[in-house]
Amino acid sequence: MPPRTIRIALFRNDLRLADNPMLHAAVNGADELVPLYCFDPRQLDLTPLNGRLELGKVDPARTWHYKFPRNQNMKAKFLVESVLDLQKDLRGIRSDLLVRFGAPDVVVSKLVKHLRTGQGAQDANVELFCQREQTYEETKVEEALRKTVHLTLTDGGSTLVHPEDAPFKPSYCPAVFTSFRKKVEGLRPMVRDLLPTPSSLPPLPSNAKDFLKSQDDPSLLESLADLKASSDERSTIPYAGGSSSALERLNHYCTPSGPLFTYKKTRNALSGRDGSSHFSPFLSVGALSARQIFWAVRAAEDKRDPPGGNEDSYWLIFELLWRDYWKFLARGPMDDDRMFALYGMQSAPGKKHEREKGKVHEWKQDEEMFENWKSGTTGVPFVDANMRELVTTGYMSNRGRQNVANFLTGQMCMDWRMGAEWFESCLVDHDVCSNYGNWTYVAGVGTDPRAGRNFNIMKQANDYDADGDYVKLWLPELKDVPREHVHHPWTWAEAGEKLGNYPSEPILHRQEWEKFLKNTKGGGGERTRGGGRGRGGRGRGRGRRGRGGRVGGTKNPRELNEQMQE
Ligand SMILES: Cc1cc2nc3c(=O)[nH]c(=O)nc-3n(C[C@H](O)[C@H](O)[C@H](O)COP(=O)(O)OP(=O)(O)OC[C@H]3O[C@@H](n4cnc5c(N)ncnc54)[C@H](O)[C@@H]3O)c2cc1C
Repeated sequence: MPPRTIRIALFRNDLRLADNPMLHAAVNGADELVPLYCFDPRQLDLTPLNGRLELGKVDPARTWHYKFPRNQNMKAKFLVESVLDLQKDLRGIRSDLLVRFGAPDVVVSKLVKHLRTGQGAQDANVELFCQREQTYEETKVEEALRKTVHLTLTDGGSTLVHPEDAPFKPSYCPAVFTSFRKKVEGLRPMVRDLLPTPSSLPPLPSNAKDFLKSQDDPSLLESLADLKASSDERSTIPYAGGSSSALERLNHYCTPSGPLFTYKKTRNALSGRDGSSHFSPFLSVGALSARQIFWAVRAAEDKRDPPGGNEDSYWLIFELLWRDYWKFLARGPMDDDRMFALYGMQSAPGKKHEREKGKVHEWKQDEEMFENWKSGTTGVPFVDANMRELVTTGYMSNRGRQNVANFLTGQMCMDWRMGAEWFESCLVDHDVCSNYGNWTYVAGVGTDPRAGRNFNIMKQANDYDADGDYVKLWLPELKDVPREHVHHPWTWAEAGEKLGNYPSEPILHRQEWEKFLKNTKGGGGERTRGGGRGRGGRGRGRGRRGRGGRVGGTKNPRELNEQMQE
C-alpha cells in the first residue's frame, strides 16, 4: 500500500470555501484533509487567554513602530465571526475547521507530529497548503512553515488578475497605476473563471480532532472579542463577518437595478449604506474573492435590458484593480519592505531607512498633535468626524481616508507610519498592501511621482458634506452650529457661541483657511493647497506651512482627486 497523503489546509486571509485556490489545490490528491486556522498572537491580542492555554504567557499584539493594539474590538469581532462562519460551512459538508491558538509554524509542527501518531500514519506524507501573501511578516511565517513541513503556496486567491497571467514579471510591475491597469486590462481574459465550491472534502484523519483538544472550547473565542456587541447605529458597515454575510452583500449590490449601476456617482459618499460597495471588510479576510465580485458584476451586466455594463460597473472593477496594484507592487518593486519604510521608495538604494540624498521630507513625531488627529480633536470638523467614525466603527469612507491621511502627512507633516499604523489598528477592512500602499501614495513616498499632493480640506468638506450632516453625525458638540459655520466652527465661537468640549481653534493653518473662506465667501473655491515638496520644504508645526499654492499646475481639487484614483 502506498503511504497515505494527509494534507493540512491552512486558511489565512482566504476564509471561504468558494473560489479558493488553496483549498482546491490541497484537496487534489489528498486521502485526508485537515482544515486549520491559527490565531497568531502576533496578529491578534490573545492576552485574555493567558493562563488558559499551553501557549505560555503571550504579550499583546502590537503594530510595528508605534505599538498600537493590532486589532481593536470591531476588527477582532469581524475576524472571529469570519472564522466561525467558515467553520460552520465546513461542518455543513461534513468536514471541520480546527481553530487553534499560536504561531502557525509552532501549531503546524505539533500537528504534523500528532497526525503521524494516528493509526497507520507513521509513514504518511503530511503536506501543508496555504495562500501566498506578499508582505514582510506574512512571508516570514511562510519561511518558518517551510522549515517545518513540505509547503505548497498557492496564488490567485487574493487578486482579480492571477499573478501568473500578468504580462510582466513581479519585479517589473509598472510603478504607476495607469500603466499597470492598461497592461492588465489588455489581458484576454483578464480574470480567470471561478473555482467550484466543494460539496464534500476528503475526511479528517481519525485523530485530528484530538489535537490540542483543550483549545476547542468556544468560550476561548468569546473572550477574544465581544461577539454580542452590536455595531453603533450610525455605522456604515453593520455586517457580520463571514462569507454568508459577504454573499448577501454581493447579491444586494450587484443586481441589474442595484447600486452597482450608480457606483461611480455615489462612491465618494461619506456615509450611507449603498454609496460604495463595502466589499472591503470581506475582501480583507478573504470571505469574498475579488473574482467573485468580478463575475457578479458581469452577471448583473448581462441581466440588464439591454445587456451590458456602464461606466459605474466599469469603475468598480477599476477600483479593484487598485487593490491588485498594491499587491503586485508589494510582491515586486516594493518587496524589500520599502512599503513600510519612512522614506518609502525614496529611500537610499540598499538603505531603506535612510533618505535618498536631495529629498526633503521631514517627518515629525509629535505625540500631542498625533493624539489630536487620532482622537478627532484637531478642531477641523471634516477631519475629526472621520477620525471618530473610524474609532467607533472600524470603517471610514475612501474620501475620508484620503482627507485625513493628507491632513496628517501633508499639513501636519507627521510621520505617515503613525497614521498607517493607527489605521491598521482600527480598520475592520485592514489590508496590509492597500493600507501601506495608499499611505505611501498620499505621503508622496510611494512609486508614483504624481502622488503626495495636498488637498484643500475646506473645499473637500464643502463638496462632500455641503450641509454638514456628516460632521454633525459624528461630532454631537456641533449639533447647534449653523450650516454656514459648521466646517469652520471657530468663526461661530468668535461670535460668542459655545462649542462645548470641541476645540475653539483649529490645530493648523487657520490663516490659510480664512483666506479660502474670504475668497470664496464660504463655499466653492478653486485653489489647492501646495506641498512645495522638493524645494523649500513644508510647514513645521502649528500655524506654519510650507510655500506652495497650486500643485503641479492642477487647477481643481476634484481633478486632483481623480488623479489620486487614476
Ligand atoms: C490612507 C488610506 C488607507 C487605506 N487603507 C485600506 C485598507 O487597509 N484596506 C482596504 O481594503 N482599503 C484601504 N484603502 C482603500 C479604500 O479607501 C477602501 O478600499 C474603500 O474605502 C473601502 O470601501 P468600499 O469597499 O466601499 O470601497 P469601493 O469604493 O466600493 O471599492 C470597491 C473595492 O475596490 C477596492 N479599492 C477601492 N479603492 C481602493 C484603493 N484606493 N486602494 C486599494 N483598493 C481600493 C477595495 O477592495 C474596495 O472594497 C485605503 C485608502 C487610503 C487613502
